[in-house]
Amino acid sequence: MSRAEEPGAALRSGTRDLVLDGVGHHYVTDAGDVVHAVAPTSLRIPGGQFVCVVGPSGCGKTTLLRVLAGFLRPSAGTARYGEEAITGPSHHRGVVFQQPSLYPWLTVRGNVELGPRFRGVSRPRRRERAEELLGMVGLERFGDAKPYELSGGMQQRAQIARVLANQPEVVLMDEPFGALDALTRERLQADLLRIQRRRRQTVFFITHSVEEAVFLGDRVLVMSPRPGRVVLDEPVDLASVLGPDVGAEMKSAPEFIAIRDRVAAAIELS
Ligand SMILES: Nc1ncnc2c1ncn2[C@@H]1O[C@H](COP(=O)(O)OP(=O)(O)OP(=O)(O)O)[C@@H](O)[C@H]1O
Repeated sequence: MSRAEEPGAALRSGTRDLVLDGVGHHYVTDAGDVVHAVAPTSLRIPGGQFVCVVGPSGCGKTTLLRVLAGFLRPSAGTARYGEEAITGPSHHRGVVFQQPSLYPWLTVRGNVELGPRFRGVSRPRRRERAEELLGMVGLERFGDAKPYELSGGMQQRAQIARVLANQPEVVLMDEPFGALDALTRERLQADLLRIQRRRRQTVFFITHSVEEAVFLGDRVLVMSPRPGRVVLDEPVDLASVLGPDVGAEMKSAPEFIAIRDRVAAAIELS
């Protein structure tokens, strides 16, 4: 039995820490200019933690995400997943982009099944997993639809299901809800929290919304303008204050507002 087919594998969580050890990066443009994107940064993200990253446009958030994904070798320092140096992409680390990247010629179910299919997961097993995930993101009735038949929010849900079908231990999300209307965004935030609480993946989530960061994160990192460095590392433990089942109503709690204002002030001052 392959690892992907172990019983209970669907509930496997992010157990290893993500580590940045002095990671910095500069780009060299086609014109030969050097752009210092990220100042040397050291950070440890414990397995299972939901970390949100906010900061001004161009401060290097996506650069850090690309390093963690293994898409980009940093010009300084090392990134590790547990003891393993990150030197390239891995199915342990799934990436969700702002714009859904679905194959238009496949059905929604076909898109969700694709990763497991390439990794040799048996047809019944991958079908079962796809159905479970489509149910989890509220698309159980749309498995046979083509991506273009779905709304933007539904496509983003399908993308999340497609990434989760690979059972990543880490999910790297680059403004995944940035292009969605407010209502859809709130629904997807709630969906994502529910899924992450169940599966306990490690999540690295970039957003421009301070409110979204404080709502979703166990921890919020604020980055300074370029070259980006972490200027605030704010723990968020509202569940212990407001109760584990608190939903969107937490956004009007004084404890939530206090953290939100602290994060917003750090962005202003940075
Ligand atoms: N391939 C590249 N070549 C040159 N410069 C780049 C390249 N990619 C990014 N940059 C520059 O590096 C800096 C950091 O970019 P990055 O995309 O990491 O920022 P960001 O914080 O994610 O921005 P945003 O919030 O606007 O998405 C920016 O000034 C950007 O212009």
